[in-house]
Amino acid sequence: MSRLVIVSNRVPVPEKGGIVPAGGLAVALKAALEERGGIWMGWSGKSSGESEPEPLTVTQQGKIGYALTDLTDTDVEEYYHGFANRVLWPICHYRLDLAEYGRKEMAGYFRVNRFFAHRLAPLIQPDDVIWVHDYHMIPLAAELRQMGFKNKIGFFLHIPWPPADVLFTMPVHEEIMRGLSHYDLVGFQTDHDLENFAGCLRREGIGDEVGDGKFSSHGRTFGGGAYSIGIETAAFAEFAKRASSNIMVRKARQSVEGRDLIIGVDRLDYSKGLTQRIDAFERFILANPGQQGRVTYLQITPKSRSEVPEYESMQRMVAEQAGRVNGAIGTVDWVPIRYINRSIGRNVLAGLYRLGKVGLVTPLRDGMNLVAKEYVAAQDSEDPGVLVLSRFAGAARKLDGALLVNPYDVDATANAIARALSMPAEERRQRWQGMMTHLLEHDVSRWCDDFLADLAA
Ligand SMILES: O=P(O)(O)OC[C@H]1O[C@H](O[C@H]2O[C@H](CO)[C@@H](O)[C@H](O)[C@H]2O)[C@H](O)[C@@H](O)[C@@H]1O
Ligand SMILES: O=c1ccn([C@@H]2O[C@H](COP(=O)(O)OP(=O)(O)O)[C@@H](O)[C@H]2O)c(=O)[nH]1
Repeated sequence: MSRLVIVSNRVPVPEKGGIVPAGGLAVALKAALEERGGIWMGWSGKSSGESEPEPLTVTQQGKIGYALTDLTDTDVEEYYHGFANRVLWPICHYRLDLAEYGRKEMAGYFRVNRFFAHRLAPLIQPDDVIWVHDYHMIPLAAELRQMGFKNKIGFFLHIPWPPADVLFTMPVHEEIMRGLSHYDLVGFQTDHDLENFAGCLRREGIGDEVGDGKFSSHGRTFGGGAYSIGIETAAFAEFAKRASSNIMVRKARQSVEGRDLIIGVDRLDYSKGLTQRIDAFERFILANPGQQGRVTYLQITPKSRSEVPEYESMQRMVAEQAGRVNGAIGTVDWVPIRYINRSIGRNVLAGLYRLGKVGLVTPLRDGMNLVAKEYVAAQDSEDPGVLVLSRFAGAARKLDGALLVNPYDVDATANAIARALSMPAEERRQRWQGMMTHLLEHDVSRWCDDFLADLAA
Protein backbone atom coordinates (compact mmCIF):
# COMPACT_ATOMS: atom_id res chain seq x y z
CA MET A 1 0.00 0.00 0.00
CA SER A 2 1.36 3.43 -0.97
CA ARG A 3 2.28 5.99 1.63
CA LEU A 4 -0.23 8.83 2.00
CA VAL A 5 0.61 12.53 1.95
CA ILE A 6 -2.20 14.84 3.04
CA VAL A 7 -2.02 18.57 2.47
CA SER A 8 -4.49 21.03 4.00
CA ASN A 9 -4.36 24.60 5.20
CA ARG A 10 -5.07 23.58 8.79
CA VAL A 11 -3.37 20.54 10.28
CA PRO A 12 -4.93 18.97 13.39
CA VAL A 13 -1.68 18.10 15.15
CA PRO A 14 -2.34 15.81 18.14
CA GLU A 15 -1.75 17.44 21.48
CA LYS A 16 0.68 16.04 24.04
CA GLY A 17 -0.31 12.48 24.91
CA GLY A 18 -1.49 11.83 21.34
CA ILE A 19 -4.99 13.31 21.79
CA VAL A 20 -6.41 13.98 18.33
CA PRO A 21 -8.14 17.36 17.97
CA ALA A 22 -11.93 17.19 17.74
CA GLY A 23 -13.58 16.43 14.43
CA GLY A 24 -14.40 13.42 12.29
CA LEU A 25 -12.17 14.59 9.46
CA ALA A 26 -9.12 14.65 11.72
CA VAL A 27 -10.00 11.22 13.11
CA ALA A 28 -10.62 9.61 9.70
CA LEU A 29 -7.57 11.03 7.98
CA LYS A 30 -5.38 10.18 10.94
CA ALA A 31 -6.64 6.58 10.75
CA ALA A 32 -5.86 6.45 7.01
CA LEU A 33 -2.39 7.84 7.67
CA GLU A 34 -1.75 5.37 10.49
CA GLU A 35 -2.70 2.47 8.25
CA ARG A 36 -0.41 3.48 5.41
CA GLY A 37 2.13 5.67 7.12
CA GLY A 38 2.60 9.17 5.81
CA ILE A 39 2.75 12.90 6.18
CA TRP A 40 0.20 15.62 6.94
CA MET A 41 1.48 18.95 5.72
CA GLY A 42 0.10 22.48 6.01
CA TRP A 43 0.22 25.89 7.65
CA SER A 44 1.17 26.08 11.33
CA GLY A 45 -1.36 28.89 11.83
CA LYS A 46 1.58 31.13 12.85
CA SER A 47 3.25 34.04 11.17
CA SER A 48 6.99 34.68 10.89
CA GLY A 49 6.41 38.43 10.63
CA GLU A 50 8.05 39.72 7.50
CA SER A 51 11.09 37.42 7.68
CA GLU A 52 11.41 34.21 5.66
CA PRO A 53 9.72 31.36 7.58
CA GLU A 54 12.06 28.89 9.32
CA PRO A 55 12.54 25.53 7.55
CA LEU A 56 9.65 23.09 7.77
CA THR A 57 9.32 21.33 11.13
CA VAL A 58 8.32 17.67 11.00
CA THR A 59 7.02 16.11 14.21
CA GLN A 60 6.88 12.33 14.01
CA GLN A 61 4.07 10.59 15.95
CA GLY A 62 4.13 6.86 15.25
CA LYS A 63 3.80 6.36 11.50
CA ILE A 64 2.67 9.94 10.86
CA GLY A 65 4.87 12.97 10.28
CA TYR A 66 3.19 16.34 10.86
CA ALA A 67 4.98 18.89 8.66
CA LEU A 68 4.15 22.50 9.43
CA THR A 69 5.34 25.74 7.99
CA ASP A 70 4.83 29.32 9.15
CA LEU A 71 3.86 31.99 6.63
CA THR A 72 4.84 35.64 6.54
CA ASP A 73 2.33 38.34 7.56
CA THR A 74 1.94 39.30 3.91
CA ASP A 75 1.29 35.66 2.96
CA VAL A 76 -1.39 35.27 5.62
CA GLU A 77 -3.02 38.52 4.59
CA GLU A 78 -3.02 37.86 0.84
CA TYR A 79 -3.44 34.09 0.67
CA TYR A 80 -5.65 33.23 3.67
CA HIS A 81 -7.58 36.39 4.60
CA GLY A 82 -7.40 37.80 1.10
CA PHE A 83 -7.95 35.40 -1.77
CA ALA A 84 -9.09 32.24 0.07
CA ASN A 85 -11.55 33.92 2.41
CA ARG A 86 -12.54 37.10 0.55
CA VAL A 87 -12.76 35.71 -2.97
CA LEU A 88 -13.02 31.92 -3.16
CA TRP A 89 -15.13 31.47 -0.02
CA PRO A 90 -17.83 34.05 -0.91
CA ILE A 91 -17.91 33.03 -4.60
CA CYS A 92 -18.26 29.33 -3.76
CA HIS A 93 -21.05 30.27 -1.32
CA TYR A 94 -22.83 32.26 -4.07
CA ARG A 95 -22.08 35.64 -2.42
CA LEU A 96 -20.84 37.70 -5.36
CA ASP A 97 -21.75 40.81 -3.39
CA LEU A 98 -19.11 40.01 -0.76
CA ALA A 99 -16.21 39.05 -3.04
CA GLU A 100 -13.33 41.54 -2.91
CA TYR A 101 -10.97 40.96 -5.81
CA GLY A 102 -7.50 42.32 -5.63
CA ARG A 103 -4.58 41.51 -7.94
CA LYS A 104 -2.22 41.50 -4.96
CA GLU A 105 -4.30 38.88 -3.11
CA MET A 106 -4.65 36.71 -6.22
CA ALA A 107 -0.89 36.81 -6.78
CA GLY A 108 -0.34 36.02 -3.08
CA TYR A 109 -2.59 32.96 -3.30
CA PHE A 110 -0.65 31.47 -6.22
CA ARG A 111 2.69 32.46 -4.62
CA VAL A 112 1.87 30.73 -1.32
CA ASN A 113 0.77 27.59 -3.17
CA ARG A 114 4.14 27.55 -4.99
CA PHE A 115 5.83 28.00 -1.61
CA PHE A 116 3.88 25.05 -0.13
CA ALA A 117 4.82 22.91 -3.15
CA HIS A 118 8.51 23.73 -2.72
CA ARG A 119 8.42 22.94 0.99
CA LEU A 120 6.58 19.68 0.37
CA ALA A 121 8.71 18.50 -2.57
CA PRO A 122 11.70 17.14 -0.58
CA LEU A 123 9.35 14.95 1.49
CA ILE A 124 7.64 13.25 -1.46
CA GLN A 125 8.63 9.72 -2.48
CA PRO A 126 7.88 8.39 -5.98
CA ASP A 127 5.09 6.02 -4.87
CA ASP A 128 3.33 8.40 -2.50
CA VAL A 129 -0.35 9.13 -3.02
CA ILE A 130 -1.01 12.82 -2.37
CA TRP A 131 -4.41 14.06 -1.18
CA VAL A 132 -4.95 17.84 -1.17
CA HIS A 133 -7.86 19.38 0.75
CA ASP A 134 -9.97 22.44 0.10
CA TYR A 135 -10.08 25.77 -1.62
CA HIS A 136 -6.90 27.15 -0.10
CA MET A 137 -4.78 24.73 -2.12
CA ILE A 138 -6.29 24.40 -5.61
CA PRO A 139 -3.09 25.28 -7.55
CA LEU A 140 -0.87 22.88 -5.58
CA ALA A 141 -0.98 19.99 -8.07
CA ALA A 142 -0.09 22.26 -10.99
CA GLU A 143 2.97 23.45 -9.05
CA LEU A 144 4.02 19.90 -8.22
CA ARG A 145 3.51 18.75 -11.84
CA GLN A 146 5.66 21.64 -13.02
CA MET A 147 8.40 20.39 -10.72
CA GLY A 148 8.15 16.99 -12.42
CA PHE A 149 6.08 14.98 -9.90
CA LYS A 150 4.11 12.16 -11.51
CA ASN A 151 2.45 10.87 -8.31
CA LYS A 152 -1.27 10.23 -8.02
CA ILE A 153 -2.71 13.49 -6.67
CA GLY A 154 -6.30 13.82 -5.51
CA PHE A 155 -8.24 16.91 -4.46
CA PHE A 156 -11.34 17.20 -2.27
CA LEU A 157 -13.35 20.42 -2.07
CA HIS A 158 -15.12 20.77 1.29
CA ILE A 159 -17.20 23.78 0.23
CA PRO A 160 -19.78 24.11 -2.59
CA TRP A 161 -18.82 24.50 -6.24
CA PRO A 162 -20.99 27.20 -7.85
CA PRO A 163 -22.59 27.35 -11.31
CA ALA A 164 -20.70 28.93 -14.23
CA ASP A 165 -22.47 32.31 -14.04
CA VAL A 166 -21.32 32.68 -10.45
CA LEU A 167 -17.80 31.28 -10.81
CA PHE A 168 -17.04 33.28 -13.93
CA THR A 169 -17.40 36.58 -12.07
CA MET A 170 -14.02 35.74 -10.60
CA PRO A 171 -11.32 37.18 -12.86
CA VAL A 172 -9.00 34.19 -12.43
CA HIS A 173 -11.62 31.49 -12.85
CA GLU A 174 -9.77 29.96 -15.76
CA GLU A 175 -6.54 29.52 -13.80
CA ILE A 176 -8.56 27.95 -10.99
CA MET A 177 -10.26 25.55 -13.43
CA ARG A 178 -6.92 24.76 -15.03
CA GLY A 179 -5.48 24.11 -11.55
CA LEU A 180 -8.05 21.37 -10.95
CA SER A 181 -7.22 19.61 -14.22
CA HIS A 182 -3.77 18.73 -12.84
CA TYR A 183 -5.27 16.35 -10.28
CA ASP A 184 -6.04 12.70 -11.01
CA LEU A 185 -9.30 12.83 -9.07
CA VAL A 186 -11.36 15.86 -8.02
CA GLY A 187 -13.98 15.17 -5.33
CA PHE A 188 -16.98 17.33 -4.45
CA GLN A 189 -19.45 17.09 -1.58
CA THR A 190 -22.61 16.52 -3.66
CA ASP A 191 -23.88 15.63 -7.12
CA HIS A 192 -25.01 19.26 -7.49
CA ASP A 193 -21.46 20.55 -7.00
CA LEU A 194 -20.21 18.00 -9.50
CA GLU A 195 -22.87 19.05 -12.04
CA ASN A 196 -21.89 22.69 -11.56
CA PHE A 197 -18.24 21.83 -12.17
CA ALA A 198 -19.11 19.96 -15.40
CA GLY A 199 -21.24 22.95 -16.43
CA CYS A 200 -18.31 25.33 -15.91
CA LEU A 201 -16.07 23.20 -18.13
CA ARG A 202 -18.68 23.03 -20.89
CA ARG A 203 -19.65 26.70 -20.77
CA GLU A 204 -16.16 27.93 -21.58
CA GLY A 205 -15.51 25.09 -24.00
CA ILE A 206 -12.48 24.19 -21.92
CA GLY A 207 -13.48 20.60 -21.25
CA ASP A 208 -16.22 18.03 -20.96
CA GLU A 209 -17.29 14.80 -19.37
CA VAL A 210 -15.86 11.90 -21.32
CA GLY A 211 -17.89 9.19 -19.55
CA ASP A 212 -17.20 6.77 -16.74
CA GLY A 213 -16.70 9.55 -14.18
CA LYS A 214 -13.92 11.14 -16.23
CA PHE A 215 -13.40 14.67 -17.45
CA SER A 216 -11.02 16.02 -20.03
CA SER A 217 -9.71 19.56 -19.93
CA HIS A 218 -6.50 21.46 -20.60
CA GLY A 219 -5.02 18.39 -22.30
CA ARG A 220 -5.50 16.09 -19.29
CA THR A 221 -8.03 13.42 -18.40
CA PHE A 222 -8.99 13.12 -14.75
CA GLY A 223 -11.69 11.64 -12.53
CA GLY A 224 -14.44 13.63 -10.86
CA GLY A 225 -17.01 12.46 -8.35
CA ALA A 226 -19.31 13.27 -5.45
CA TYR A 227 -18.07 11.97 -2.09
CA SER A 228 -20.27 13.31 0.72
CA ILE A 229 -18.22 13.59 3.86
CA GLY A 230 -19.62 11.82 6.93
CA ILE A 231 -18.91 11.85 10.65
CA GLU A 232 -17.64 9.11 12.98
CA THR A 233 -21.32 8.18 13.55
CA ALA A 234 -21.13 5.22 15.92
CA ALA A 235 -18.49 6.83 18.12
CA PHE A 236 -20.36 10.13 18.22
CA ALA A 237 -23.62 8.40 19.22
CA GLU A 238 -21.79 6.70 22.11
CA PHE A 239 -20.21 9.99 23.02
CA ALA A 240 -23.63 11.65 23.22
CA LYS A 241 -25.05 8.91 25.44
CA ARG A 242 -22.18 9.28 27.88
CA ALA A 243 -22.26 13.09 27.70
CA SER A 244 -25.62 13.18 29.48
CA SER A 245 -23.74 12.81 32.75
CA ASN A 246 -21.22 15.56 31.90
CA ILE A 247 -21.44 18.32 34.50
CA MET A 248 -21.85 21.10 31.90
CA VAL A 249 -24.62 19.19 30.17
CA ARG A 250 -26.35 18.55 33.49
CA LYS A 251 -26.16 22.25 34.33
CA ALA A 252 -27.58 23.12 30.91
CA ARG A 253 -30.46 20.68 31.44
CA GLN A 254 -31.26 22.18 34.84
CA SER A 255 -31.05 25.71 33.54
CA VAL A 256 -33.66 25.23 30.78
CA GLU A 257 -36.08 24.28 33.55
CA GLY A 258 -38.24 21.86 31.60
CA ARG A 259 -38.55 24.16 28.56
CA ASP A 260 -38.08 22.69 25.07
CA LEU A 261 -34.57 23.34 23.79
CA ILE A 262 -33.86 24.43 20.22
CA ILE A 263 -30.17 24.24 19.38
CA GLY A 264 -28.03 25.86 16.69
CA VAL A 265 -24.24 25.39 16.38
CA ASP A 266 -22.28 27.27 13.73
CA ARG A 267 -19.05 29.15 13.18
CA LEU A 268 -19.86 32.84 13.02
CA ASP A 269 -20.04 32.98 9.24
CA TYR A 270 -22.38 34.80 6.85
CA SER A 271 -22.95 31.53 5.00
CA LYS A 272 -24.69 30.03 8.04
CA GLY A 273 -27.87 32.12 7.79
CA LEU A 274 -27.80 33.28 11.41
CA THR A 275 -29.74 36.52 11.01
CA GLN A 276 -32.51 34.82 9.01
CA ARG A 277 -32.62 32.07 11.65
CA ILE A 278 -33.03 34.49 14.55
CA ASP A 279 -35.78 36.26 12.59
CA ALA A 280 -37.48 32.89 12.05
CA PHE A 281 -37.34 32.11 15.75
CA GLU A 282 -38.90 35.47 16.59
CA ARG A 283 -41.57 34.93 13.92
CA PHE A 284 -42.30 31.48 15.41
CA ILE A 285 -42.87 32.95 18.88
CA LEU A 286 -45.02 35.81 17.54
CA ALA A 287 -47.14 33.38 15.53
CA ASN A 288 -47.45 30.95 18.45
CA PRO A 289 -47.99 33.05 21.60
CA GLY A 290 -48.66 29.85 23.56
CA GLN A 291 -44.95 29.03 23.18
CA GLN A 292 -43.87 32.16 25.06
CA GLY A 293 -41.79 31.12 28.04
CA ARG A 294 -41.90 27.46 26.96
CA VAL A 295 -38.87 27.24 24.65
CA THR A 296 -35.22 28.22 24.86
CA TYR A 297 -33.16 28.73 21.72
CA LEU A 298 -29.47 28.07 22.41
CA GLN A 299 -27.18 29.34 19.65
CA ILE A 300 -23.50 28.37 20.00
CA THR A 301 -21.42 30.45 17.64
CA PRO A 302 -17.63 30.55 17.99
CA LYS A 303 -15.93 33.51 16.33
CA SER A 304 -14.24 32.77 13.06
CA ARG A 305 -11.87 34.60 10.67
CA SER A 306 -12.32 37.80 12.68
CA GLU A 307 -9.58 39.62 10.72
CA VAL A 308 -11.76 39.51 7.61
CA PRO A 309 -13.98 42.66 7.63
CA GLU A 310 -17.19 40.84 6.58
CA TYR A 311 -16.81 38.51 9.58
CA GLU A 312 -16.06 41.32 11.98
CA SER A 313 -19.23 43.16 11.01
CA MET A 314 -21.24 39.91 11.28
CA GLN A 315 -20.16 39.61 14.93
CA ARG A 316 -21.79 42.91 15.76
CA MET A 317 -24.85 42.31 13.64
CA VAL A 318 -25.78 38.91 15.08
CA ALA A 319 -25.13 39.94 18.69
CA GLU A 320 -27.29 43.03 18.24
CA GLN A 321 -30.06 41.05 16.63
CA ALA A 322 -30.13 38.42 19.39
CA GLY A 323 -30.25 41.26 21.94
CA ARG A 324 -33.05 43.01 20.07
CA VAL A 325 -35.19 39.87 19.86
CA ASN A 326 -34.64 39.08 23.53
CA GLY A 327 -35.65 42.64 24.36
CA ALA A 328 -38.72 42.44 22.18
CA ILE A 329 -40.17 39.06 23.18
CA GLY A 330 -38.43 38.17 26.48
CA THR A 331 -40.10 38.50 29.87
CA VAL A 332 -38.78 39.04 33.40
CA ASP A 333 -38.45 35.27 33.89
CA TRP A 334 -37.62 34.15 30.34
CA VAL A 335 -34.62 34.84 28.08
CA PRO A 336 -35.70 33.35 24.74
CA ILE A 337 -32.28 33.28 23.01
CA ARG A 338 -29.05 32.25 24.67
CA TYR A 339 -26.31 33.42 22.37
CA ILE A 340 -22.82 32.10 23.08
CA ASN A 341 -19.72 33.29 21.25
CA ARG A 342 -17.29 30.67 22.48
CA SER A 343 -16.26 27.30 21.10
CA ILE A 344 -17.64 24.34 23.06
CA GLY A 345 -15.80 21.01 23.25
CA ARG A 346 -17.39 18.20 21.27
CA ASN A 347 -17.98 16.07 24.38
CA VAL A 348 -20.27 18.77 25.78
CA LEU A 349 -21.70 19.59 22.36
CA ALA A 350 -22.77 15.97 21.91
CA GLY A 351 -24.79 16.12 25.15
CA LEU A 352 -26.34 19.46 24.23
CA TYR A 353 -27.44 18.12 20.84
CA ARG A 354 -29.13 15.26 22.66
CA LEU A 355 -30.99 17.71 24.90
CA GLY A 356 -32.26 19.63 21.87
CA LYS A 357 -35.81 18.84 20.77
CA VAL A 358 -35.02 20.71 17.57
CA GLY A 359 -31.68 21.00 15.75
CA LEU A 360 -31.83 24.20 13.76
CA VAL A 361 -29.37 24.06 10.85
CA THR A 362 -30.28 26.68 8.28
CA PRO A 363 -27.22 27.81 6.28
CA LEU A 364 -27.82 29.89 3.16
CA ARG A 365 -25.25 27.65 1.50
CA ASP A 366 -22.95 25.00 2.98
CA GLY A 367 -20.61 22.39 1.52
CA MET A 368 -21.93 19.66 3.81
CA ASN A 369 -22.59 20.81 7.41
CA LEU A 370 -21.35 18.25 9.89
CA VAL A 371 -23.41 19.75 12.72
CA ALA A 372 -26.57 18.43 11.02
CA LYS A 373 -25.10 14.92 11.01
CA GLU A 374 -23.80 15.17 14.57
CA TYR A 375 -27.22 16.34 15.80
CA VAL A 376 -28.88 13.24 14.31
CA ALA A 377 -26.20 10.86 15.62
CA ALA A 378 -26.54 12.29 19.14
CA GLN A 379 -30.28 11.61 19.50
CA ASP A 380 -31.92 9.14 21.84
CA SER A 381 -33.45 6.45 19.58
CA GLU A 382 -36.59 6.27 21.76
CA ASP A 383 -37.20 9.99 21.88
CA PRO A 384 -35.28 11.67 19.07
CA GLY A 385 -35.39 15.38 18.31
CA VAL A 386 -36.22 16.81 14.89
CA LEU A 387 -33.68 18.25 12.47
CA VAL A 388 -34.78 21.41 10.66
CA LEU A 389 -32.35 21.62 7.78
CA SER A 390 -31.68 24.09 4.98
CA ARG A 391 -32.18 22.62 1.53
CA PHE A 392 -28.98 24.49 0.56
CA ALA A 393 -26.70 22.48 2.86
CA GLY A 394 -24.91 19.54 1.23
CA ALA A 395 -26.26 17.39 4.07
CA ALA A 396 -29.80 17.89 2.73
CA ARG A 397 -29.04 15.75 -0.34
CA LYS A 398 -29.21 12.61 1.80
CA LEU A 399 -30.89 13.52 5.11
CA ASP A 400 -34.45 13.32 3.83
CA GLY A 401 -35.88 12.62 7.28
CA ALA A 402 -35.19 16.24 8.20
CA LEU A 403 -37.76 19.02 7.78
CA LEU A 404 -36.18 20.74 4.80
CA VAL A 405 -36.56 24.51 4.62
CA ASN A 406 -35.62 27.40 2.41
CA PRO A 407 -33.69 29.59 4.89
CA TYR A 408 -34.53 32.75 2.92
CA ASP A 409 -38.21 32.07 3.64
CA VAL A 410 -38.45 33.20 7.26
CA ASP A 411 -42.14 32.24 7.62
CA ALA A 412 -41.49 28.74 6.29
CA THR A 413 -38.65 28.24 8.79
CA ALA A 414 -40.86 29.53 11.61
CA ASN A 415 -43.56 27.04 10.57
CA ALA A 416 -41.02 24.21 10.46
CA ILE A 417 -39.95 25.01 14.03
CA ALA A 418 -43.58 24.83 15.13
CA ARG A 419 -44.09 21.54 13.27
CA ALA A 420 -40.91 20.05 14.74
CA LEU A 421 -41.91 20.92 18.31
CA SER A 422 -45.32 19.31 17.94
CA MET A 423 -44.30 16.25 15.91
CA PRO A 424 -45.63 12.97 17.32
CA ALA A 425 -43.02 10.58 18.74
CA GLU A 426 -43.73 7.87 16.14
CA GLU A 427 -43.05 10.23 13.22
CA ARG A 428 -39.90 11.52 14.94
CA ARG A 429 -38.59 7.97 15.41
CA GLN A 430 -39.34 7.04 11.82
CA ARG A 431 -37.62 10.09 10.38
CA TRP A 432 -34.64 9.68 12.68
CA GLN A 433 -34.21 5.96 11.95
CA GLY A 434 -33.85 6.54 8.19
CA MET A 435 -31.24 9.25 8.71
CA MET A 436 -29.30 7.29 11.31
CA THR A 437 -29.13 4.21 9.09
CA HIS A 438 -27.72 6.36 6.32
CA LEU A 439 -25.17 8.00 8.63
CA LEU A 440 -23.98 4.68 10.03
CA GLU A 441 -23.46 3.29 6.52
CA HIS A 442 -21.86 6.45 5.15
CA ASP A 443 -19.52 7.47 7.93
CA VAL A 444 -16.30 9.41 7.58
CA SER A 445 -14.14 6.28 7.27
CA ARG A 446 -16.19 5.15 4.29
CA TRP A 447 -15.81 8.60 2.72
CA CYS A 448 -12.07 8.38 3.13
CA ASP A 449 -11.86 4.80 1.80
CA ASP A 450 -14.11 5.52 -1.20
CA PHE A 451 -12.07 8.54 -2.24
CA LEU A 452 -8.71 6.81 -1.84
CA ALA A 453 -9.92 3.67 -3.65
CA ASP A 454 -11.06 5.74 -6.65
CA LEU A 455 -7.82 7.71 -6.61
CA ALA A 456 -5.79 4.50 -6.61
CA ALA A 457 -7.88 3.13 -9.49
O1 LIG B 1 -9.96 26.95 8.95
P1 LIG B 1 -10.99 28.05 9.15
O2 LIG B 1 -10.81 29.18 8.19
O3 LIG B 1 -11.06 28.48 10.60
O4 LIG B 1 -12.46 27.43 8.83
C1 LIG B 1 -12.91 26.18 9.36
C2 LIG B 1 -13.21 25.17 8.24
O5 LIG B 1 -14.39 25.62 7.57
C3 LIG B 1 -14.77 24.98 6.33
O6 LIG B 1 -15.49 23.75 6.53
C4 LIG B 1 -16.05 23.01 5.45
O7 LIG B 1 -15.77 21.63 5.61
C5 LIG B 1 -16.71 20.85 6.35
C6 LIG B 1 -16.23 19.39 6.33
O8 LIG B 1 -16.16 18.88 5.02
C7 LIG B 1 -18.10 20.98 5.71
O9 LIG B 1 -19.07 20.20 6.44
C8 LIG B 1 -18.51 22.45 5.73
O10 LIG B 1 -19.77 22.59 5.04
C9 LIG B 1 -17.47 23.32 5.04
O11 LIG B 1 -17.80 24.69 5.28
C10 LIG B 1 -13.56 24.84 5.42
O12 LIG B 1 -13.89 24.19 4.22
C11 LIG B 1 -12.36 24.20 6.11
O13 LIG B 1 -11.23 24.15 5.24
C12 LIG B 1 -12.01 25.08 7.31
O14 LIG B 1 -10.88 24.55 7.99
O1 LIG C 1 -18.35 25.29 19.52
C1 LIG C 1 -18.18 24.49 18.60
C2 LIG C 1 -18.80 24.66 17.35
C3 LIG C 1 -18.57 23.71 16.36
N1 LIG C 1 -17.75 22.65 16.60
C4 LIG C 1 -17.50 21.64 15.55
O2 LIG C 1 -17.15 22.27 14.32
C5 LIG C 1 -17.59 21.51 13.22
C6 LIG C 1 -18.31 22.40 12.24
O3 LIG C 1 -18.38 21.74 11.01
P1 LIG C 1 -19.47 22.09 9.92
O4 LIG C 1 -19.27 21.17 8.79
O5 LIG C 1 -20.85 22.07 10.50
O6 LIG C 1 -19.18 23.61 9.48
P2 LIG C 1 -17.81 24.40 9.16
O7 LIG C 1 -17.50 25.20 10.37
O8 LIG C 1 -16.76 23.39 8.84
O9 LIG C 1 -18.19 25.29 8.00
C7 LIG C 1 -18.48 20.39 13.78
O10 LIG C 1 -17.77 19.18 13.79
C8 LIG C 1 -18.76 20.85 15.21
O11 LIG C 1 -18.94 19.81 16.15
C9 LIG C 1 -17.14 22.47 17.81
O12 LIG C 1 -16.40 21.50 18.04
N2 LIG C 1 -17.37 23.40 18.81
